[in-house]
Amino acid sequence: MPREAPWVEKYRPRKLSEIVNQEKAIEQVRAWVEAWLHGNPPKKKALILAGPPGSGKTTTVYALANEYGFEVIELNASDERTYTMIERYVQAAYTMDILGKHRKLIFLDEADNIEPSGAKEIAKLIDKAKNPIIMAANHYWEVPREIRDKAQIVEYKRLTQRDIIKALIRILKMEGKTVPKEILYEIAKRSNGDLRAAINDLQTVVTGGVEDAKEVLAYRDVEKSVFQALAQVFATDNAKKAKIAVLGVDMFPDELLQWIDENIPYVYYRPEDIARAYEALSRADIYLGRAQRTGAYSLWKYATDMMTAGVAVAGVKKKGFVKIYPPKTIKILTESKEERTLRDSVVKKIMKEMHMAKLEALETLNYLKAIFENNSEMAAHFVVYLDLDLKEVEFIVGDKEKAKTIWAKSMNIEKKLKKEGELEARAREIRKEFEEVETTEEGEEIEEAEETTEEVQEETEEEISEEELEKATKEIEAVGRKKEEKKKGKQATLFDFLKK
Ligand SMILES: Nc1ncnc2c1ncn2[C@@H]1O[C@H](COP(=O)(O)OP(=O)(O)OP(=O)(O)O)[C@@H](O)[C@H]1O
Repeated sequence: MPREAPWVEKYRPRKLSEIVNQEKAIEQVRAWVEAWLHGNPPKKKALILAGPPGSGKTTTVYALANEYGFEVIELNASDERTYTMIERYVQAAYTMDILGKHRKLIFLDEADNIEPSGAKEIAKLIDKAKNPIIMAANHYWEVPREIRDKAQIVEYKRLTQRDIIKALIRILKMEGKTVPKEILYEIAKRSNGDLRAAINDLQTVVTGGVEDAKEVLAYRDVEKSVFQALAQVFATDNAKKAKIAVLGVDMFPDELLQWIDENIPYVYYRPEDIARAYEALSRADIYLGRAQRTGAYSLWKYATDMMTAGVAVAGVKKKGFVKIYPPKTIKILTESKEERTLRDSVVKKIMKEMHMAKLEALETLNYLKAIFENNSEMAAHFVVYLDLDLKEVEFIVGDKEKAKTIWAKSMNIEKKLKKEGELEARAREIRKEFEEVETTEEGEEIEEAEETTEEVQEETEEEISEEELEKATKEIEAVGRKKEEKKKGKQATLFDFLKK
């Protein structure tokens, strides 16, 4: 199933004027960059955008580049290669400038993660810079002193709940969707001023079905730490940072492995990098298996290192914000509304027809899935037995073509059963009538009728053709009609007698 583009990217403002409630900051950034463009570099050649997550710092840099025609060279402070890269671009920027190409703007994210050992180097590079260097940090005071001294600070405010709600409503309008007011408020409250988190929640709620919004939000709350931790693992190329990122996650390593497994293809795009990441993951899996078999749980540490550090350094990652998806196996809540409704109705039918409790029924559903995928004959019998409709069959088997085959078979079974049922009912009626009407000479014919019914039933268990069924039905009906006439005849006599 193709996933929809993350709304945080889709609705990232392209113009500075679209950035909400950071007017003062934007004004300072504009003035600073215009000084560069007027051939008059500002005294402080670097800028530090400081403020809480999801308040618009990265957005500012890209909107700025868009409006003023810069090419952004984005570097991450936690990447050890950053220093050499900055050096290269600081030099290259000058050359490119002379050639009249796009000016380069160096964007250094997570400036509060710069190692003290590298800070001096970067400070020197700022002195030599021929092009703007913009840094972003959540905690201004954690940016190394040497760098702070060379940079102008621009403060970003934490967005208010009102700002967040306004931004969410704008997105809903563009998507043509609505969400109950109380859900919007709930999302805004939880976001704590982080518009990125709020937009992600909104997207989950809207695509997951509004009725379950509370549940979805609760779920996200529980899993919050794993979403955050994995975003960090996938944002860094630094082995140590990747390992540290998952320390606070309350999850067994095998479950964590599933999460990482699910997200690798969204983080890496080059096949060789994806392969390398999966290679690290499979080594982690080997350690986990060994720990499980031998009880040597100290191996968990190696497994976790492999799946975090090993995966983080596997190659070149996609640019921009990484959205983390829960693994499919534990993704019930992120299924579509329709899928959930179908699951519920199938489970209810299993509970009713097979007299099971919900948990048991859920387990049975898994068996049914296996049966439906592999044995359409048996599946068809279940369809009739549980009285499933075509949509439910499609949901169980997960394949439209297979569902059609099973459905066709189930219709045949249904037809046969209907005929059998009619025959049986008819035979029952006849039997009853004969019990009511005292008879001696008709006994044979009752037996005759019963035999015919039994024959038909026996045959039905084998294979019988439509014509044979038709013939047998007619026979029985004929016998029935005969009895009817006799019965009527007898009543008439009685009636006549009474009349007399
Ligand atoms: N002030 C804002 N106005 C409009 N949209 C915003 C604003 N702040 C954040 N956003 C939205 O939230 C998303 C994340 O914002 P952004 O990447 O700019 O955050 P940030 O401040 O750089 O956070 P971090 O420190 O976590 O990197 C953006 O895609 C954008 O859609």
